[in-house]
This record gives sequence, C-alpha cells and structure tokens, in this order.
Amino acid sequence: MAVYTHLGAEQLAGLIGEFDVGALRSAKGIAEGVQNSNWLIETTGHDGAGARFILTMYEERTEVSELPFFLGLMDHLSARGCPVPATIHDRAGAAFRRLDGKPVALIEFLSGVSVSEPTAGQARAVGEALARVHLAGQDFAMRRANNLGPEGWRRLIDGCGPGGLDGIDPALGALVGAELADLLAQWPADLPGSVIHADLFPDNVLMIDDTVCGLIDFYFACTDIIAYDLAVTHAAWCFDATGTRFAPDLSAALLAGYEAVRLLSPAERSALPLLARGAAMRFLASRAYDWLHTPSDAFVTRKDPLAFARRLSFYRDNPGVFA
Ligand SMILES: Nc1ncnc2c1ncn2[C@@H]1O[C@H](COP(=O)(O)OP(=O)(O)OP(=O)(O)O)[C@@H](O)[C@H]1O
Ligand SMILES: N[C@@H](CCO)C(=O)O
Repeated sequence: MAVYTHLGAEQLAGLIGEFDVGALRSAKGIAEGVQNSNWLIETTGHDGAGARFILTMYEERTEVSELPFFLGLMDHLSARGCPVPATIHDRAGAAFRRLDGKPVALIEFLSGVSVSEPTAGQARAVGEALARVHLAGQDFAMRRANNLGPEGWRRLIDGCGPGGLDGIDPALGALVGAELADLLAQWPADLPGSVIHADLFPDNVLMIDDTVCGLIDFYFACTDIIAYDLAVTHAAWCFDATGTRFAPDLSAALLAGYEAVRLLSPAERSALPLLARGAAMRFLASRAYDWLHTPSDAFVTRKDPLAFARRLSFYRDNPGVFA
C-alpha cells in the first residue's frame, strides 16, 4: 500500500482548486508503487463531464531539486507525441506545489494496465516506444547524471557490508566481486548518450493489448548511454520474475521493435552484452542494499536480489543473445 500521507478532504479540495481542472469529486489512494504516495483524482472537469488525474506526493526518496528535470522531461516527451503523461500546471504555471511541506504534482491520467506475463507483441511495442523516447529526448535541454551508474553500484555494494551479500546467498559475494571489477574496468565511455528512462519495467508501462498507452515513473531518468536503457528494458522484460527462465521470443521482439524505430550502431549492438550485465548489476545492487537495510516487518515488500543475480550470470554466460 503506497499512501504514506493522509490528506483530508478539505486539503485535497483546496489543492485541486489551485488548478484549472474543475472541482474535486473523489480521491482514492493507489496501492501500487513504493516510492511515493499516489491518488486517483476525479474532478468535474471543465464542462462537468468529469476528468481523471493522478496526484503524486513525493516522499523522502525523491529530491525536490530534481523534480524540474523529471516533470520537465515528461512534458517534453508528451509534447512530442510519446505516450507519457503530461503534468498539469497550476494557475500560476508551476508544475508542482507543496502540501504539508511535501511536493505534489497533478499528472495526466493514462489508461492501460501493467502486464505481468508479457507477450512477444507487447515486448515489440515496448521496444518501439522506448526507441521513440530516445529520439524525442535528443533535444531535451536539461541534464541529470545517473547516480545509479557503475560508481553508484559500487557504493550500494559497499553499503551491503562485509559478508552482507553472502548472507543473502553464499555465492553472491564472489559473483558480484568478479563482475563489478570487470564492469568498472570495461564500462564504455564513447557510446551515444541522451536522456534515458533507466527503469522501464513492466510495472512502469500501461498497456491495452499490444498498445503502449503509458510510460510512467520517470524518477530514475537521467542522461546516460542510450543503449544501456535498452539493456535495462531487456533485463526487465525478457525473463520470468525469478530470473530463472530467459524468453528468447520476447528478446527478439523487443530488439526488433526497438530497431524498427531507431537502428543500433554496430558499436551499440556489440556493447549490449556488457551493458546488460551492467543493467543486471544495477538492480542486483539496489535490491541487495534494500534487502539488507529494510526491516523484515517494514511496510514494503522487499524485491529479490537473486532474480537479478541469475540474470547477471545468464548475460555473462550467453553474450550471443544479442547477436
Ligand atoms: N499517469 C498515470 N496514469 C494512470 N495510472 C498511473 C499514472 N501514474 C501512476 N499510475 C498508477 O499508479 C501506480 C503507482 O505509480 P508509480 O509506479 O509511479 O509509483 P511510485 O511509488 O512513484 O513508484 P515505484 O514504482 O518506483 O514504487 C502505478 O502502478 C499505476 O497504476
Ligand atoms: N524497478 C526496480 C525498482 C526501482 O529501482 C526493481 O525492480 O528493482
């Protein structure tokens, strides 16, 4: 359940009154998501016919100083025809306001559901949508460093403490030690970069059948290697949830969909096996850190780091999957 903050009806009505979206009709807390508090808001709309929005309250893990990047990027991509929700600006033109001392944004509601067992058709559509984001993001003027790049993985792994990884699984420390050293030594510096989503898991894509209706949760977006974003999406979409079973049909469909919109250069393609190992390390590192630092009786369910350790081993042992 991800509504960390209680907002009273009067407070919500007052907030909605700051936007030109009609009067508040209802507000329902949304259970999904772990980072921020989200509500589905219904208003009367301009013409009384009703309108829906997402209200997000940014909790501690989101830096307020980074909101102009995230929200500006959503508006930029939406304006260029990507299926990304635009932010609703208040009457004074601001993309976010403060309520109870925390930043809040009103965001366009997009239809669709997150799939848990994607089909090849859906993987292809996601590949196409990701490539469109990469093309549309080329002229986004703001920059944000990726704080979860190779140095960030090392920081998270160091934060797991001596013996921490082996406490999760006896073979984890050795796998991470060898792979991290290799990735840090070989990480490419000369591949094309742009703004990337960096977390395009199925739960961040809203779909109806094979159509992508919404790409959401841009709160890890940053300026980084474009093909790394494809590698992240590959790691997120082309395995079962436990990371045990690789789905070659989804992999082929995702890559074909991507290249139907944006062709990979030979250098990008040949870097994909390494970038995919990096992508697996990124989620292994954040999950292992959270695994060890989240009390077992906490409000949120911890995500399994081993699901990405298996992906990491798979990519290490099967570089040919991107051939
Ligand atoms: N623009 C939108 N249109 C429709 N539904 C949305 C939209 N944004 C978010 N949602 C719904 O709200 C849920 C939570 O949003 P989100 O995943 O962004 O939460 P979070 O806590 O910010 O992130 P995280 O997934 O990292 O925990 C989503 O699963 C989705 O169902
Ligand atoms: N999508 C990530 C959480 C955000 O970093 C994961 O599944 O581990």
